[in-house]
Amino acid sequence: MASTPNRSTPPPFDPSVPGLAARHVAREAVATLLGPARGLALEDALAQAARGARLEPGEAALARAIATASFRRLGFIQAALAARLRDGLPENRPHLLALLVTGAAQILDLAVADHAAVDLSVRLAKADPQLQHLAPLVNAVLRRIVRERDAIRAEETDPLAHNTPDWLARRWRAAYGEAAARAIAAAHLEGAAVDLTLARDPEIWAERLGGVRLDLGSVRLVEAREAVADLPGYAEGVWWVQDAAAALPVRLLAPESGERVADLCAAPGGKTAQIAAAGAAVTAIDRSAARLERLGRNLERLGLTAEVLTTDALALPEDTPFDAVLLDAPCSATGTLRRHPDVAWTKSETDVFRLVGLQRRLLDKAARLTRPGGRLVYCTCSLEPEEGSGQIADFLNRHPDFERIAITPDRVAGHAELIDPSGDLRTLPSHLAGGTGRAGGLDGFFASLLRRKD
Ligand SMILES: C[S@@+](CC[C@H](N)C(=O)[O-])C[C@H]1O[C@@H](n2cnc3c(N)ncnc32)[C@H](O)[C@@H]1O
Repeated sequence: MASTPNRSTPPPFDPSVPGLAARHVAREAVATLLGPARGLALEDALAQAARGARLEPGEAALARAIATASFRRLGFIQAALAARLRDGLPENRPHLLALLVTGAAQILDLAVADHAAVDLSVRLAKADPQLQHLAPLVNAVLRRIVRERDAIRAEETDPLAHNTPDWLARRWRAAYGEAAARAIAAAHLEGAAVDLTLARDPEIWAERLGGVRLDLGSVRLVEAREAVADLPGYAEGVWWVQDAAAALPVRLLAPESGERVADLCAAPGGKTAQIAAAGAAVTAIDRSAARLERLGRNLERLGLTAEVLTTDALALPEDTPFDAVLLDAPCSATGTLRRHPDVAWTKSETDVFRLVGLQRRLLDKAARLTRPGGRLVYCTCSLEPEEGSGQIADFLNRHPDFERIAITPDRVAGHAELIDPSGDLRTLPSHLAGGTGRAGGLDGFFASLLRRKD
């Protein structure tokens, strides 16, 4: 099939057809990420595609669900399509590929009616001047996926081979071994529950919200169906959404009332809120004004305060060092694939190497901002060793004035499996697998607790 020229405007669709707008937005967002704009996050691609589409909240949620399901099983879905297309997958035609992938994702993975998945995909093809001649092909392939669904699902036996890009599968095998790499890939297919951090009365609110109190401290909402903003306690500022693993770095930093704490990469503020809720005087720094606006709104809802600085953390003055410093560094985010499966397909090893350099400079800066005797926690939501244990090994070589405080199991509710051999926190998506499906799992976080010698 010939490639199509880049589009400057999205193809038209009829907004009066129920369900079509959600499919249009999902298809546009997936096409954007499969096309030249690979570096974009799915959230941003969805927001971009939804501009002008006037989606109701339910339609926006459906668009997100379709796009997320498309990336969660992208390798497997593409293989299933390729086996049913005479000429294989369309090359250099992201809109056609995205139409087929989003259609197949609905049929294989989502509880939507088959006829809606097929017919609305065909409608989108017909409305698109560049694809209308291929509408019969879209119809035939998606109907075949419906007919052969059970057989196709039975072929998905190896998530590491099917749904993990080679560069990540290779790295995880090397870092964690074959069995753990397989468990990580399998956990990604389960998705993630909504975890909450509570400012007060976790037992009472866990019950009121119908959630489970995790021994790590968070409350897990396994069955959350409505928008989080409609749940009890949101408006009152009792809790905020934060993966149970993401809440651990601040628990390790253990900020105390009256301490001066710097949160160097703070937005949108989940960890800032924890530090402020502990009674510490927190300075929240981030170079993104837009993300800091979200931090401001979040803190306001929670009734918490912080000094907020919009600046590059590398440019901060070093004259008044802090009692404790948190560096939640920008990273490849490969620990968050349960929620953001697009990351696996839009990032590359080059991103990892580029970020390692920035993390190193931020860590050196964080060290200079920590007072003698003070604590420094470095963390990332990455599974890549260079962004975690490798970064800390290099740091300790460069900084003999710092020492690691090894994390003991009692700091993580007895979960010794969350601690690596050096004494750092190393959570995996396959951890906490006691529950089935969304009841288990954690984001993949690394955290090291360091102390500046007196
Ligand atoms: C992993 S996110 C932080 C998440 C946040 N700590 C939380 O818990 O909600 C990384 C943040 O680092 C910020 N960032 C990246 N480079 C920075 C720099 N040089 N100085 C300050 N902030 C930076 C990004 O804007 C982004 O908001």
